[in-house]
Amino acid sequence: MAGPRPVVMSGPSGAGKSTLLKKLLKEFEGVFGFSVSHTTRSPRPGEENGKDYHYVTREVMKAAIANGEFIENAEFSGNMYGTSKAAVQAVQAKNMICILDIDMQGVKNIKRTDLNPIYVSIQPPSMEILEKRLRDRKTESEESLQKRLHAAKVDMEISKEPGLFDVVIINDDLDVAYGKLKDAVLEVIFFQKIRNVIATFYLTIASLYLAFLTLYARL
Ligand SMILES: Nc1nc2c(ncn2[C@@H]2O[C@H](COP(=O)(O)OP(=O)(O)O)[C@@H](O)[C@H]2O)c(=O)[nH]1
Ligand SMILES: Nc1ncnc2c1ncn2[C@@H]1O[C@H](COP(=O)(O)OP(=O)(O)O)[C@@H](O)[C@H]1O
Repeated sequence: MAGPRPVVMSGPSGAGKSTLLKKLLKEFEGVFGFSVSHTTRSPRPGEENGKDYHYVTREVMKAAIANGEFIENAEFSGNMYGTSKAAVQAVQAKNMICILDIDMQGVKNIKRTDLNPIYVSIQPPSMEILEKRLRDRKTESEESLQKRLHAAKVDMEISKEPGLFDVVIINDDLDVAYGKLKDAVLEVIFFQKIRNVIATFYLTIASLYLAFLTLYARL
């Protein structure tokens, strides 16, 4: 796929993916753009339709998947989640680096596409800390929390698979983890800046050439 390499962030629910990627989107406004997924789960207080997720019914999501509108989709903790082609294209059309926040099934499915992202795994320091963070976040019912903890155990095991992720970050101290995330995506930022400089250079040359032609035609 053309354009800068996207960044895939994955890891157990509660590991800190949203917290870290929001920091990145804020510090590098205009450089990174978030791929807004579709989900059948209900919005949490403070979440916005079209910004955090596109909140849809199972019927709508299934129809869109059948229509070939999704790059990948998965069932997580009793809900459907998926990345639409339009979500990624919307970011890439703005010449921004696309960031995807997806689960392990999503990672495995994206690996079968031509998206070619950098794969970053965000992991909690321990299951105990993960559980505490999820409880303190106060977004889950006991049932949903248990499902997430179960999925987390599986995720933490699979993440050890060599070569699955380019970088694995243990999110213990937030600032340290954020520093590591920035290091991981630095290469993409660097090439994005070079691309922009080249694009500006060619645009300037083209404008000068047009101006010259207009002037020449008048003489
Ligand atoms: N495969 C896939 N997973 C997604 C997508 N969007 C979100 N997820 C994952 O779904 C899981 C649950 O997300 P969410 O309900 O927002 O809970 P949270 O991660 O605990 O904040 C997380 O692991 C997300 O990374 C998507 O488009 N595709
Ligand atoms: N390094 C950290 N130390 C302490 N709390 C954290 C840290 N990173 C994230 N949190 C908190 O843990 C909870 C889960 O983080 P969140 O970003 O929602 O995880 P995810 O998006 O992976 O589900 C949130 O309440 C967040 O404020």
